[in-house]
Amino acid sequence: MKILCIGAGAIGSYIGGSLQMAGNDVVFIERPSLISDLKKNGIWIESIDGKRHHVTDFQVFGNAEEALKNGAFDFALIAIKSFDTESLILSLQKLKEIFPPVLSLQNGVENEEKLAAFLGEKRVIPVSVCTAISRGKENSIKVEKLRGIGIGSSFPLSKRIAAEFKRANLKPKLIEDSKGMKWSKMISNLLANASSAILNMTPAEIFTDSISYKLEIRQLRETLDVMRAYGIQPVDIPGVPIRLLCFAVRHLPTWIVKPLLKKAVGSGRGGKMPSFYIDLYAGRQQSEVEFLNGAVCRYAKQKGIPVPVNELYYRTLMDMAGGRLDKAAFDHAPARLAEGIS
Ligand SMILES: NC(=O)C1=CN([C@@H]2O[C@H](COP(=O)(O)OP(=O)(O)OC[C@H]3O[C@@H](n4cnc5c(N)ncnc54)[C@H](OP(=O)(O)O)[C@@H]3O)[C@@H](O)[C@H]2O)C=CC1
Ligand SMILES: CC(C)(CO)C(=O)C(=O)O
Repeated sequence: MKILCIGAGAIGSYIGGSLQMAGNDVVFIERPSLISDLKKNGIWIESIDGKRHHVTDFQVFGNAEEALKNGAFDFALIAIKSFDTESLILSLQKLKEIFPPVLSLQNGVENEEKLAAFLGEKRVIPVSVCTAISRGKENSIKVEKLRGIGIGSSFPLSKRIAAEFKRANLKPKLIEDSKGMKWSKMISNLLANASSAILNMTPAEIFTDSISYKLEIRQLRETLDVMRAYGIQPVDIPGVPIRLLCFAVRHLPTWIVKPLLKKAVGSGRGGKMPSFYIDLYAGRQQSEVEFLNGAVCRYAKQKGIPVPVNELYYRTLMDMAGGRLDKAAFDHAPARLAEGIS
């Protein structure tokens, strides 16, 4: 198939690169500063068995207009962070009629809505990537934990895409309830993510400390309240038994839930620190917290549901990323952070 991949970071390199190696024709779009390097050195993928694969012979352009001059695509992969979605859509305005169907590989629950407002619902296929990928130097990426990829099943192209993903060893799973899938993936992303970045603690430390652990449980219960208000059901996603996890968080004593959460976090990210932590400590001034805890807050507000822990995490991490709050403010200080609950 002919595939356009927007973004050649961790996820674009992994999924676009794997599809290229499996015999598809993948064309990448990246920032101009990365193009000559990608052309010259290709992409290196370290698979879960430790083998290194070199992906070469692909085309890469600085914008979609140039890429589309080379003919039509079967579908496009959106492999950029959620804070870049709106500017991407703005840059595609002139191409609306000829743009192929898109798969949003992004975390968060609002990208599909934004893309659908632009391209129409039928041309936006929701995807949840549950495999964890880290990005190294010189266009190299590493599969930290191979879990698989959920693909919304109710689109004409879904089965064909799943077959191609399977040939590329990406472990696809067709999932009927794509809204439930995206929210369930978000639940797995929320675990020890904002807290780890704000407190400069590992997920293991977050779950060991009684105050930060209580905040984590409250964060999840608030999110489940919001999902319930919108009639969104938890769905099992590749490698994560989200339904059991949500049942346990809501109904079981917190000490019984702890090992379940620890396992979901530990086995989910492999050796990788949570993404908010990586972005904050890499000095990135934007954070996807705006589209994870921030999304919970926006949905909650519309229904008048209190979500104080999500608000605390969202507000604090946005301030840290934006340079308005020193990273040292809550370093290993869960009790101080908890005082900020409104
Ligand atoms: N890494 C992981 O394990 C997983 C990530 N995800 C999700 O996948 C999405 C992508 O994440 P990830 O791959 O880690 O992010 P990366 O930052 O590694 O890669 C994104 C790349 O896209 C580039 N980019 C941004 N905007 C554009 C644009 N308009 N055109 C072309 N290139 C662009 C970025 O450049 P620049 O940095 O200069 O902006 C960057 O090189 C996120 O939503 C993430 O949450 C989901 C599951 C697992
Ligand atoms: C690693 C994984 C799959 C954890 O949920 C992820 O989504 C991320 O790091 O962004």
